Amino acid sequence: EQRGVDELRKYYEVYETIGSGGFAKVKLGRHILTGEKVAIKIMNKKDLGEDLPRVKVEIEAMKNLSHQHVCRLYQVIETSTHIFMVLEYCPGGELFDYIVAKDRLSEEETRVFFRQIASAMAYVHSQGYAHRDLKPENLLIDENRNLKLIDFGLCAKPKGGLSYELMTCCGSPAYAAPELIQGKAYIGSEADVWSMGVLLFALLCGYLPFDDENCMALYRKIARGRYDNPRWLSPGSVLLLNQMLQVDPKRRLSVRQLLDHPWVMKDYNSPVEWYSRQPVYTHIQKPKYVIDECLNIETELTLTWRYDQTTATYLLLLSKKQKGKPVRLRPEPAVCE
Ligand SMILES: O=C(Nc1ccc2c(c1)CCNCC2)c1ccc(-c2cn[nH]c2)cc1OCc1ccccc1
Repeated sequence: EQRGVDELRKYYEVYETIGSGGFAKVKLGRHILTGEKVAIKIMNKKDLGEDLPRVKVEIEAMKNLSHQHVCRLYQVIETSTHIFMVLEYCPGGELFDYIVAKDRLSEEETRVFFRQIASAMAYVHSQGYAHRDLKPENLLIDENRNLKLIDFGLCAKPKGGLSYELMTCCGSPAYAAPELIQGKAYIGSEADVWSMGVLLFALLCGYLPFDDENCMALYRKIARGRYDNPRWLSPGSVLLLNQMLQVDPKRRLSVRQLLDHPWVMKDYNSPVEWYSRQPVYTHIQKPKYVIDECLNIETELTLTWRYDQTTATYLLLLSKKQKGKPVRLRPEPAVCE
């Protein structure tokens, strides 16, 4: 790990570990050049074992996803023993813990979050990916209380496009669609809509629509698709949940239909904006790229994103600029020509 940490310390101050999940630990960090805070996910390849391909899938997916509600990957450092992912800082932690802390959310607060989830999912699907593991643990809250989607380790990008059927049964059972747990061929985007329905129920109710400590009993409940609506749900919420938690995927709402659904539009009177607000220049055009009067990053036409220090510096500067912070590199440049 030391060689990787030495490489890391060239560009980042590395602070305390803030979380350690299955096969990764997350440390806080700060990008020295820009002063921006980051999260650093550290994985030991030995501990990953057969999960290593899943990390590669996640890294490749995140390199292609750039959206205001998808957690941003800035840099990847790989040594013979470890993989380090430098990620967008989300100090609000997991949506899961937020719901637990508040027991359940009001319809109004749920709507704010749900519109962001719909925005993220519409974008992810538009890029040809199905997430397949949507749950409150995989939605983080950033410093402006915006949701950021994480964990693309189980995502799929069918060769023939999202209309192609998938076979792998994966994700967390409680959020998994009936067709997925029954081992049928399924459409990734349709299964994601079911998971969004379970997530919407969890936000509004504070517990899961289908739950049982016995796995087979849980599967039966999901396949049957019956659940009780608690009395505090509005008729609009009950209807939307019913349209998303349809056992027959062909009767289920699509993400597109969600974007201007009456329940989603209530109080906003406008459909969900799902386009990315972060332009991704896969191949930066030739002319000079001025981020700020003091900084020109000369780019070649064939610059490809290596997710190295240059990528991280560029993306973190862009993020600072978008937050309206002064864009300066440290140490302060002596003079700006
Ligand atoms: O920035 C991240 N987390 C994070 C940062 C600061 C703080 C907290 C949390 C909450 C705990 N109190 C200290 C404040 C953060 C960013 C990206 C990813 C990430 C992106 N793909 N995969 C993982 C994971 C992250 O974390 C996981 C976590 C750690 C402790 C608890 C809750 C969540």
